[in-house]
Amino acid sequence: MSHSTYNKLWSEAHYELSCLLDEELPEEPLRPERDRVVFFQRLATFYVRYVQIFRKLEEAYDQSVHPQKRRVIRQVLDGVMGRVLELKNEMVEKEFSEYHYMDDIIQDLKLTPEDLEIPIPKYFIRERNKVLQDRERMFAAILNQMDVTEKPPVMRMLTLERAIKVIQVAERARQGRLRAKFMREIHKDSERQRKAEEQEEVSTDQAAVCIQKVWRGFMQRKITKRLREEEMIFLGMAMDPKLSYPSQTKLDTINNEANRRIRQDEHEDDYQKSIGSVIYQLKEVEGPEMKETMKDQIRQWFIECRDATGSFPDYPEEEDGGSSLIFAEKTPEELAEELAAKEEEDANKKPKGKEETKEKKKKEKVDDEEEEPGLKMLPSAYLADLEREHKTFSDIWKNRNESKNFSQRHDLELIKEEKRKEIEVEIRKQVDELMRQELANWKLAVDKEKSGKVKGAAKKKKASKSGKRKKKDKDLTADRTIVSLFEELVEQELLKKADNVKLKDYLGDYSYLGTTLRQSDIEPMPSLSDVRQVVALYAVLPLGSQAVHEKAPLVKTMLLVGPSGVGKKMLVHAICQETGANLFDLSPLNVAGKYPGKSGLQMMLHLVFKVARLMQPSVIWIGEAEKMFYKKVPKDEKELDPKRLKKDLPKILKSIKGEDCVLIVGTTSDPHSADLKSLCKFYNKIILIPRPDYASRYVMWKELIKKNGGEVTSDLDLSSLAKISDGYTQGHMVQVVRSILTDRRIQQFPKRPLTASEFVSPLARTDPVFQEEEEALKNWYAKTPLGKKRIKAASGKEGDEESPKTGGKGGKKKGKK
Ligand SMILES: Nc1ncnc2c1ncn2[C@@H]1O[C@H](COP(=O)(O)OP(=O)(O)OP(=O)(O)O)[C@@H](O)[C@H]1O
Repeated sequence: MSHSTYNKLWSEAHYELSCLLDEELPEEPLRPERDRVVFFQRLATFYVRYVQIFRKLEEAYDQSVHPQKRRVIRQVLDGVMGRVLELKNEMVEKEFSEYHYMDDIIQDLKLTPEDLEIPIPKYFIRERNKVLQDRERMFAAILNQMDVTEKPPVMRMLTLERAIKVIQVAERARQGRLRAKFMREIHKDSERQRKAEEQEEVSTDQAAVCIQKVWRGFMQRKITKRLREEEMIFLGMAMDPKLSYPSQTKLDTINNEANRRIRQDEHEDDYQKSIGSVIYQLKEVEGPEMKETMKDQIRQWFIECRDATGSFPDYPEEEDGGSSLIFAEKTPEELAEELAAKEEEDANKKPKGKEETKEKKKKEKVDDEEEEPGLKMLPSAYLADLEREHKTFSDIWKNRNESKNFSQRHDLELIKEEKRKEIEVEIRKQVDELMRQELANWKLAVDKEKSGKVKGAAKKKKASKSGKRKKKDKDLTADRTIVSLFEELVEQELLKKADNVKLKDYLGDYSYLGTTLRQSDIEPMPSLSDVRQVVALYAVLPLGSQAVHEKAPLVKTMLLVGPSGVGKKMLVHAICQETGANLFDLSPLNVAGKYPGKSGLQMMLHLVFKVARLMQPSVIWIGEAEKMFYKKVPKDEKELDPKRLKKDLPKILKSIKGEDCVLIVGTTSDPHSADLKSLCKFYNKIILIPRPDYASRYVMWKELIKKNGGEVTSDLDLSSLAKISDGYTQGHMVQVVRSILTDRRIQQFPKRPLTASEFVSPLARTDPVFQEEEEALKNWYAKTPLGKKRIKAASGKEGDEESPKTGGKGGKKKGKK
């Protein structure tokens, strides 16, 4: 596609954003909403609309080649991602559920379920390509070294009896095969003889009729089948086989997209070079003149001030903006007054501050009394930024004439404008230093005054503070390089290579009946597509973008709970692959016996978290998370000491801050054996993953069969297969498909297409997830903090139309009415 397509996409996104911002930040603040349903509907609509903008901006950012535009788009993109996360967080808090159903909204907005998918920005990986490649190389080298040094020769000892048995088995099999071969030949001989005898009795005509009958039947069946298939294609009930391969147009598009990405890099290089030359040019050509003009202006100001007030002014402090304060279009008197007022304010700061806070408190009290009951949106950390960025778009880019910029290269004038400001600030600092001195000299010479030395003292204070803070963190491995720490962790198998799976490989269809079920008071089970969205929101977006991680609601720990085989591990690996994160494995069984003792444990955690922070983003995976919080450690596991990390990990967790892109992900299929309170305290997000529903099973079977070399033909009744496999998890399905689709079976496909009945016996041999197990997991979830809140809200539904805090008041008012 062309440049204009992506420009259009960008403009559309901004148009939609401006509408949303108008609604989110109206001139008169919105009144609190009394109706919980209406409030949630508003939230969800905002969420869906922001997701649409997100999708557009992501595409525009991925494909635009103009370096300056890309920078602007990137800022808005990060802002929109953050706002999406904020809205999701708000929905969770208002609906007390991690999953939300929006089928009614997408219907209203005329969207499809695909439009609700959270896109994973490609820049997460693309812009860290070099780092990731280096890391890959490092991994390969360490693993190679380990292979060479570690592999001891495998020695298998055979006992005499066992050896005799092996030989006997082989010999008997050989004899059996030989005998079967003889028997087959004897059988074939007798058959041949019998046919020869029969043939003598048949006339040529009869033989011809017989052959014709078989042949015509065969031909007609073939034609009928073809006609039936054609009709199905015509009716749109079957896919044209030609369309199952990507069309040429699609291949061209993919090619084009890749080319555009290459061009992005070229334009970016060019842009960087131009920045260098512009800075040089500005400094060399405009810099000296700028300096002189500034000096003259400041001197002029000294004199004007002295004429007006009788004394030289105080030079504005660096923190206040230095001399730039002088040029903020004010008269000297005004400025002197301002400075005097400021001094006075400083002097009266303490008592005044107290008064102010008192006043504030009073105000708040009055507000509280007057405040209307109802639900209000939480304050946002992104809206102001989004508004500013939208303004930048409207002022600079929206109506820019680009008719001469066919190739979409950078705009030199814009670089100059931007850099001129930066250089001015730089030069101003130098000039301020000089002029401050000059002013002191003038004062000394004319007013006989000595200059103060307050500033230095203030600086010293600050420095001592930061020094104290630094002392607090003790680095146990200060003398080692990060590469050697990385090596050690790989050797100890605490740092692993993530499997090559992406989030889109986590198959699963949309849940189409969510809101309908909720309206009839049935709690729907989330679909796998909901799980995918939640993981993208809580894990992938914050880990992929530092800007989002710093300001969006922070998720430090996440627990994936679900029956065995629902893809919990797969999701952990997908998170790492999508964000290029390191995968640390702190599963109780993996750390057992490593780094023994208390100091060893401390060292291990120090190593893991140090490398995780320095090489962020990082995912710290804790498999079988229940073991860490066992109510009672089973006898056979006592030796492994599964509760080893229980005390120290929560402590270290506190030190993870917004700027550290580190996420702890636990997975468990047996949360009952853990102490609920401590488990819930440690994991601040608990995601329940259900077994797949019918729609997801349908998609899973289809894709799994194709992926393993099978073919889905009309002979394979996928719908029945999906129906009878109710209760089986994705793990079971993968096993079954692999057991059926052997090389031999794949070769037989042309003659014997795959049928659903073949799947029955392998499925019957495995145990599904029984209803009781699923119920037990649901009941367990109901005891978690969010689950409890939801039940509480549901039970007090009628009286809880307003927010829980103000519910009582609202109820009274209602009653009066
Ligand atoms: N939605 C899905 N789409 C495609 N494949 C899936 C999906 N979910 C799971 N799988 C596959 O199912 C298999 C089992 O998944 P995985 O090992 O991640 O499950 P698990 O929940 O971690 O199991 P356990 O609790 O036993 O450790 C894997 O091969 C994985 O690739």
